[in-house]
Amino acid sequence: ECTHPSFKAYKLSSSPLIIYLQNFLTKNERSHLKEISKPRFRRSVVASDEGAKQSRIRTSQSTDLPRDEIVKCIEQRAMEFQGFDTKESQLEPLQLVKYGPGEHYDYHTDWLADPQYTTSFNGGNRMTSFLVYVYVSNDTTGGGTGFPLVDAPRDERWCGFVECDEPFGSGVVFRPVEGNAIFWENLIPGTGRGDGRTEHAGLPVTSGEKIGMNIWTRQAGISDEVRKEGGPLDF
Ligand SMILES: O=C(O)CCC(=O)C(=O)O
Ligand SMILES: [Fe+2]
Repeated sequence: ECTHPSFKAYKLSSSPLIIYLQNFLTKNERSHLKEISKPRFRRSVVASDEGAKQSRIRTSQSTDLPRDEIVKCIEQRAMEFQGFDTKESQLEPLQLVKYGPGEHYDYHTDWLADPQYTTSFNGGNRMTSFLVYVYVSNDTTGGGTGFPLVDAPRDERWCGFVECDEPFGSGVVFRPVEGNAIFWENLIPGTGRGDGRTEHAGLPVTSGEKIGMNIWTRQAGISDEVRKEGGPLDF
């Protein structure tokens, strides 16, 4: 029942590892996610000393998802992409993020600097991220995903996926293309330390609507207690 689309993978950067995935979600999966998430969105939150809080840094709406068969199929795809040594228990609950006009997520890293969020109960830090474009309305402007510290690729075949009219040296801005995804490693290999070069932002949507999905994998399994409470984090 769970049949995977034949997505294509293009390496954009070796260090940090960034791989662009074309056609990672089917049309049917995209409309399903959009449908089941509709009544669930709430104002997004970010990490702070005192836990999750709303912030001008992140003005989108977020939600987790019920783990139905389609969601599990997407989880399985994200696991298999990372190879057989990454276990399902390392996966955080999938998270959707929705942006209307003017909404954005400022520059941040997905790895967490505060040790209270990277305990062994939480599975350590966030090892990998997928940012998947689930829905992008036809009238969307803005809403790219910017990695200012990553060198822009050169070949013009990238131009469907990244902005090619950015000034040289300003990093990479991925265009929001429905169904496609960015995969990257957050931690410096062999050290477990956060890689500052993975800093990125959800740039402001200037018109239209964008829905993204975060698929985050921890360094180790997330404890059942934490998972029972809905997973380690909602930011
Ligand atoms: O919406 C985007 O393009 C990026 C979102 C993001 O980086 C996040 O939610 O952690
Ligand atoms: Fe992020």
